Amino acid sequence: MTLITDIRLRRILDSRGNPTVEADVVTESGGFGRAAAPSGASTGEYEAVERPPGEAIAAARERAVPRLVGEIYAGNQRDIDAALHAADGTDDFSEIGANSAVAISMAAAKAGADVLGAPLFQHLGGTFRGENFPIPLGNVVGGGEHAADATDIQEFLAAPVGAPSVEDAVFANAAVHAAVADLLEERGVPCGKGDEGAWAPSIDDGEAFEIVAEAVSLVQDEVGFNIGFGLDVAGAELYDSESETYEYSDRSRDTDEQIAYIADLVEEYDLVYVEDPLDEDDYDAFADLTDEVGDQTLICGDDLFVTNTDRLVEGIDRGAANSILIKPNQIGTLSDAFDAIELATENGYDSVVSHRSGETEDATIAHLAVATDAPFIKTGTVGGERTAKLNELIRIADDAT
Ligand SMILES: C=C(OP(=O)(O)O)C(=O)O
Ligand SMILES: [Mg+2]
Repeated sequence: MTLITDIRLRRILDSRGNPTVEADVVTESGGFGRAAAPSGASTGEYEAVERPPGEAIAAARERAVPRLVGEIYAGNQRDIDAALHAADGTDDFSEIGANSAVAISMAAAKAGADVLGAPLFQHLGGTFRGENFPIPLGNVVGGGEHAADATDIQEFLAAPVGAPSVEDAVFANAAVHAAVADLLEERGVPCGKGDEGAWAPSIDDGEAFEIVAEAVSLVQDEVGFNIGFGLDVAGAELYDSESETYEYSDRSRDTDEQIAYIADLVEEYDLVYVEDPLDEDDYDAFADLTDEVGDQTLICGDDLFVTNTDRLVEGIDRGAANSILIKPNQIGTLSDAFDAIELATENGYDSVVSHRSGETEDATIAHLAVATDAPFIKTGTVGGERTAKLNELIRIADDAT
């Protein structure tokens, strides 16, 4: 029934207006799945390779499609993903492109679910998955690689850790986003939005901390549950490997100063989440910071781990971080993303399933987070390509997918 009978690949637009790969997978009994690859801007050095979409599509048509069509069953995700690896033949999907690979991998999962008549999260997670829903981390102010002339720190995130439901959490993040806009207006700061829909004002990090802390506290009082505050520092983007310093607009920090700075921020703002506080090559510094504040907050590796189990094993061995960001396109297939989440969970690391700064309406990550019982999902706050995932989470909670 789930034998794959057709795969179509095309270029579509992503949220930045760039082309990306979309895949359609069809099965013998008419099952259908469609998925699109997202794309990063502050990409990790060790991510699987995204090829220009036209090239990725041509290579996948030549190398991957013949290994899948008429050969593999869409209900068997491991077989699909193994065939994608075999078709590519490299360690980093540099032949068919991680963008083609992830689009096919996700579309095949959806086709498999369609044949079974099950929602995607059920197909991926099975009947014994947990009952929990991920807490959405919502980017409300941002800069770095996602917006010019804004904050040095890439993302200031609302984290509604006390929300009684996923719906309450999603609306709380939107309320924080709106409160930030009011506070910016009161201060006479004009601003537009960055790539992920967060406000991108031309203010320094200190002022952003003040504003987001106030917005979080205002909304917390309104909704009556705890809303935490988190960051994606995107440390690798600030790090200058020649001078071995983190370069902020107003000063430089060496690694020890960066660790002390982040530890102070964790104290001062009671941060519940800090992603990539340090450079992607510096496991030791990650371990030092985790040692210092890892019992108070999540120290999450994004560029550090790139959803890669080899890098995660190294992190676990060295005590670097206590949480991992999961971006399926960083590693190229759903099976690889699942393996990273499983390894993380076995070792007490929290998984945070994440969008990319360049996105589409594809909502696969909402299903992935629910299927794997991931405690967090990071997928923005407003904007169609972000609300596609948030609204899908609300539908999943309402049994309406
Ligand atoms: C979502 C992120 O940005 P990008 O997709 O640009 O890597 C991130 O760094 O966590
Ligand atoms: Mg990140």
